[in-house]
This record gives sequence, structure tokens and C-alpha cells, in this order.
Amino acid sequence: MSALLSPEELERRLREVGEARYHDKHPFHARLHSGQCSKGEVQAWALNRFTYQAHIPVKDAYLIARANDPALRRAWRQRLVDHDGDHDGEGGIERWLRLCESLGLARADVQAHRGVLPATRFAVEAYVNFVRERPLLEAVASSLTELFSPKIIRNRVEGMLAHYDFVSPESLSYFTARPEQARRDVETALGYVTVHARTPAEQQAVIAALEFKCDVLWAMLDALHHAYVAPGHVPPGAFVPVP
Ligand SMILES: O=C(O)c1cc(C(=O)O)c2c(n1)C(=O)C(=O)c1cc(C(=O)O)[nH]c1-2
Repeated sequence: MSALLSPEELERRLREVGEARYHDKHPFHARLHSGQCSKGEVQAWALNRFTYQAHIPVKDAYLIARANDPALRRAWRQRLVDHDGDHDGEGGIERWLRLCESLGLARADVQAHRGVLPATRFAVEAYVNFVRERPLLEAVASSLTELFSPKIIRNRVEGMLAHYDFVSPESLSYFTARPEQARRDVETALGYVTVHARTPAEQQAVIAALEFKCDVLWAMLDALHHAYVAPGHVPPGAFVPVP
């Protein structure tokens, strides 16, 4: 049986999960950030990632619906505002749509998830269901991949601006707000898990939830790589780049 970890030790163990499994280690991201992707690959990445983005506030709404603690609900509801905005034309989902449009994709196709890879849908569905069905502690812990996102976002923006003439600071504006939002989100989620994981079993469940979430992100990139990196095996019905 595992021993009870101090809050510091638990955080260290969570960071080790990221070092081993976070999607910054995936070869597709190395391609994307170093300018090796074709425009079609970048389009496919943005299109598939939209499906993830669009479901983030859905899973966050499930989490809020399951929380009995007003303080947790109050902190968590900011995530809905970050993605949906307070008005039409605002928020992260809108900014992601603009990124897709700037890459030459039609807004209506992206919004309808047309051409999204089956594995993307399955992975995103698995994440939403995890947050709906697993204990609240694990649902909160599954968001902790955001511990690691500021670094990959910094590398992505620098790399994409340096290497692709079809992206601009404006088209990547989705990412401008994210590192600060992620830092705030992580403070809430990490604070919650360190207080509420009171037994060794609960602490192990928190670590496993983060591993699960790393698997979700990794599986999406595996699917992209398999479909779009030459020779490429695009599944029937999925987006086909125009050469
Ligand atoms: O660009 C990225 O690599 C990246 C990663 C992650 C993540 O680690 O889950 C998120 C985001 N971006 C992001 O933009 C975002 O809004 C977000 C929400 C969540 C979550 O699980 O609640 N993860 C992420």
C-alpha cells in the first residue's frame, strides 16, 4: 500500500506525471512547433483541437453541477466565461474559430465538427464522461494537465510564428490569455486536491486521473499523426486537406 503523501510530495508526483506523459513530448507537437507540418496538417490540428475546446465548458458545467461547495463553483465558473465569453463574439471558443478561419477552414464546418477524426471524438467524449462519472476529486484532478500548458503554449506560439507564413500574432490570439488563465485554474484545482485527497487511495486516484487526462491528449495527437503525417491514413469521412 502507498503511504500518505505530504501536499508537497503529492504535487511533486503530479509534476512527474507531466514530465513523463504530457503531450509536449508527442512527435506531432515537435513537427507542429518546428515548422515541419504542411498547411494541411496545421488545419487538421486546429480542426480537431476545436472539438476539444468546444467540450471544455461542457465538462466544466458538469463539474459545477456536481460540486456542493459554493467556493469551488464560484472559482470554476470563471472557466465557462473564459471559453464562452460574456457576449457573442467573445471568449476562447470564438478565438479558436477565428484561428481556424485564418487557416482557410469554413467556420460552419468547424462548428459542426465536420471531418473531425473518430479518435478525437472518442477521446473528448471519454474526458467529458470521466468528469461526469468519476468522484469529484478525480474530476478536478483531471484538469491538472494545465500545470504544464503555459510552457507548451509559449513554445507553440514562438515556433509557429517563426516557421509558418500563414499564421500571425492575431490568428494565434487564443493563446495570449491562456497561460494566465491556466495558472489561476491550476491554483484552484491543485489547492482542492491537496486538501481533499486525504487518504493514500485518494491520492493515488488523483495521480491516476492526471495520467488518464494525459492519455486523452496523447491519443488525439496519435490519431492526427496517423491520419495526416505522410504517408497518412485519413479515416473515411475525415477532413482531407486540399493539396
Ligand atoms: O494548448 C494546449 O496544449 C492546451 C492544453 C490543455 C491541457 O493541458 O489540457 C488545455 C488547453 N490548451 C486549453 O487551451 C484549455 O483551455 C484547457 C482546459 C483544460 C481542462 O482540462 O480543463 N485543459 C486545457
